[in-house]
Amino acid sequence: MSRTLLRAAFRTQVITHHLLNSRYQLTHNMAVEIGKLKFLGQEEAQKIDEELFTEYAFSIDQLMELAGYSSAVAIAKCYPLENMKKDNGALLVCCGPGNNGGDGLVCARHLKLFGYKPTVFYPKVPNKPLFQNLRLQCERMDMPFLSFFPSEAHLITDSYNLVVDALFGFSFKGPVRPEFAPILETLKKVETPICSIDVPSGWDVENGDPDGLKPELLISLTAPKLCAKLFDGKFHYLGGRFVPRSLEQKYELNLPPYPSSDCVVELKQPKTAHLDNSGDNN
Ligand SMILES: NC(=O)C1=CN([C@@H]2O[C@H](COP(=O)(O)OP(=O)(O)OC[C@H]3O[C@@H](n4cnc5c(N)ncnc54)[C@H](O)[C@@H]3O)[C@@H](O)[C@H]2O)[C@H](O)CC1
Ligand SMILES: [K+]
Repeated sequence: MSRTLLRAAFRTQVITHHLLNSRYQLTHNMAVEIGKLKFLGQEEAQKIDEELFTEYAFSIDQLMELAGYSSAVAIAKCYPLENMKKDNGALLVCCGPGNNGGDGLVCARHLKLFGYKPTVFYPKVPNKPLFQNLRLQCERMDMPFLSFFPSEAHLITDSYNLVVDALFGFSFKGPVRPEFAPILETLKKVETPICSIDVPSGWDVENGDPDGLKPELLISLTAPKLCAKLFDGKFHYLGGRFVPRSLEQKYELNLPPYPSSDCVVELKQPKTAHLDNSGDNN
């Protein structure tokens, strides 16, 4: 092919690519009302998760890193280190046996890098390199691990400024099994604020739990789950800014725009909560 033809072909490609990208940005930057945000049922959340791995070729490590990082950033925004009175930023990060627990370990690592002092409780480590490595990374960063969970809630209240709840996420199916039941029972009595990653642990993913944990901060990942309509804590953030536009459109997620390059966005919820998922929150 002649030089002139090659040049023309290249320019045509560049123009097409610019068009593609700018169309993406235009739609992505349009303000979306929080009221239109989709709240996901359990199956739908799992389907989207699966599609991210199969159709969009993400690895679990990638998404977990972004999920855990977003959680740490939201925590730092809501609970600045300089306002923490107990032991210069002592936190307790409780990690469960699934990917929600993995998000917790990543979150703990980033919180440590931000200057907080996280202690990890990780009672059931899956026998998979991903989780073993995440645990090792925390250990190598001199993070202490609790060897048992106290049944007296005041021991936790007295020692930590915040508890990060990364026990169960969107795959939880109640009732909670006996090995984790006492942990959740104690957490319910703790007076330190609780921050739940993706789903308040022990809540039914769709119907919540009126007698369950009452987190002050909820960080929904990808999109809020149906139970988040019943969340009435202080702060609700959306994180996990990794959803490709076509996937967002397919599931009509109506995600709000994230500010500039931020990895989290605060969601302001209407006060009245209903459990229908028509996309209308009123
Ligand atoms: N796409 C995303 O948004 C991403 C979210 N991530 C996080 O992953 C969790 C979902 O992870 P998954 O491994 O599917 O499940 P869970 O962590 O919720 O829990 C599974 C774990 O819990 C056990 N379990 C289930 N029910 C009970 C019960 N009643 N009692 C005791 N134990 C129970 C089950 O056996 C498993 O061991 C999502 O919420 C996000 O936090 C990804 O990190 C990135 C992509
Ligand atoms: K959780």
